[in-house]
Amino acid sequence: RCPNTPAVSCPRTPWRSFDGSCNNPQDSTRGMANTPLIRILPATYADGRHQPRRGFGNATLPSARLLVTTFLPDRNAPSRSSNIMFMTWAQLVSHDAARLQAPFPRANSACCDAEEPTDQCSRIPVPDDDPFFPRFGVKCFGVGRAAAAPCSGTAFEQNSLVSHYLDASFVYGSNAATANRLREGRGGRLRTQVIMGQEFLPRSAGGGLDAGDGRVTITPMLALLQTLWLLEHNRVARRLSDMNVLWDDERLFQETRRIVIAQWQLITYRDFLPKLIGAAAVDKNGLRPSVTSFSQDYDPSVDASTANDFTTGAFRSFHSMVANDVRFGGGGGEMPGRPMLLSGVPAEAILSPTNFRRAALGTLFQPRQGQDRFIAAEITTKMFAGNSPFGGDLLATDIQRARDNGLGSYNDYREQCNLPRAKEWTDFTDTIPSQHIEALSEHYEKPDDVDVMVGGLLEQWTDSSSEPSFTSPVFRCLVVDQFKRWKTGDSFFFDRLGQFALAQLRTLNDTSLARILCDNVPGIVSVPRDAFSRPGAGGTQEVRCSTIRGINLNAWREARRG
Ligand code: HEM
Ligand SMILES: [Ca+2]
Repeated sequence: RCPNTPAVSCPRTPWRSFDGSCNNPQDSTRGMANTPLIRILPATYADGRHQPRRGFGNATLPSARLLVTTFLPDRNAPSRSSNIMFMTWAQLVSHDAARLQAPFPRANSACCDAEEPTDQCSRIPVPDDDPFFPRFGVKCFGVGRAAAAPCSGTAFEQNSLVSHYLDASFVYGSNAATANRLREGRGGRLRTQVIMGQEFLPRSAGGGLDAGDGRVTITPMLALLQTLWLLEHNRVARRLSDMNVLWDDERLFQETRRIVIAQWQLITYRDFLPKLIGAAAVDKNGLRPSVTSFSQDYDPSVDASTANDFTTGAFRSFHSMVANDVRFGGGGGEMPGRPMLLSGVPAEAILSPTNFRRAALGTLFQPRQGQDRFIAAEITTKMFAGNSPFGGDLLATDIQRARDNGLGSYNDYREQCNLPRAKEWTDFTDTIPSQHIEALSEHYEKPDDVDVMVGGLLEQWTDSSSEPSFTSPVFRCLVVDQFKRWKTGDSFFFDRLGQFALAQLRTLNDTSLARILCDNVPGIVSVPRDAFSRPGAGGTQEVRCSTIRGINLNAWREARRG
């Protein structure tokens, strides 16, 4: 544990804490909000303390923006069957597990003036011949660095502001104060606002939408998915309340929360993960949730904390799944409407029953982009542009953030992931096509210098079982490591003995994202059976809601608990 984190005293309750404390029997603050991200590889700060990573012989690394324009162009290369819902689910997983302190929203321009990086600032130079930004007079992006403090030796560590566990903290918040603000205080429910007879996320003090995670309104798609979980919570709470009239608000809330977290974990491991890394990798690493008997894989020595290498390195590579043009409607027989991405409409546009349904259809029927080196210009030129003709470059930020947080280089992660360390440029040919290797050697001094985001996204490989654009070997290995620790290091993971009765566990397996959509989206009558796929085009079938099974909540009738 970080020596800066004092132990907390743990109350005797059967429920998860909100901040993730008291999950591990030996270490009360492991995975807790406001504790450091752990590291798979040791930090690589240039000065061993906090200066961003530099190249061989202390060389300046290439501008992160130059790397984006050179290696990560925009090209429409959609996934064959996987949809925008899948992309948004991945984003929600990332929001459950980590949030750096301060880098969001857009960094301040004052950071551009400082030549040398400080503890607060670094900068990304924009080359004069950049194809987009010079016409707006942009010469540099200032990057506000993530708050950090020394924990292990002298190297700085970054905190996560949210609980590290996959515990739906984006619904309930990462501390008791947030949970209390979000709770209605009656019937175990969460607060809502009602618009045209439909419940939505409540208004926040600042006039936006309130949820367990502050990033809720980044896009309408994300606000949609956040709303869906809020509605599912209240739906389950009402059913439990009808069946168990003696349960008080706290009991109803916590039992419902446990069911909702179970659904979230179950769909993530059973349905989402095989699509992200391939069913073979899921099986090989024992990542299937156990649904007919209790799992035995909990290990208190495993640290489930989110790794910096994962959230700042590997998982951001899925920014590649973002598509430029996602629209309301555009499926299920509804004409495409207004755009849903950054330079489109604000998230609050989902706040009517019709728009809510159209946002759901939009995410279900439109394809996500592949995980490859092609990145939507919407996020490399117009990040948070609003009404301005230009915005930020998310991928340049990702590359810079990895250096700022002291992540290893691509070569370091190759070695970590059982690929040979490249000594010569040509040693990259096992994963990277040769034309890219040549370009890499023109921009970087040494193979050791290549950024993990750049090297990882340039990887190409063949995997007959999967889509052409599929998680690369190095990123996949880091994703597997994290999902394994989130499961085997979480003493409250839903498939463990003690979380549910066996009958409850078995009926939980009848949950699906398709059913949750059917139960909560106003006016929806049919959905893709596999809600992470587009119907047709090699994807899933569109089916009527009446044909989709759901959880039998009768298993939670008090008398039935053994
Ligand atoms: C839909 C459009 C998306 C937008 C606008 C967006 C935007 C952002 C922004 C602004 C940041 C903070 C960047 C920084 O300053 O360091 C971020 C971080 C991140 N994003 Fe996205 N993102 C999107 C989709 C996704 C998706 C699909 C994933 C899938 C895994 C994802 C995963 C992450 C991760 C892991 C982080 C790091 C979180 C942390 O450690 O604080 N994002 N994103
Ligand atoms: Ca969490």
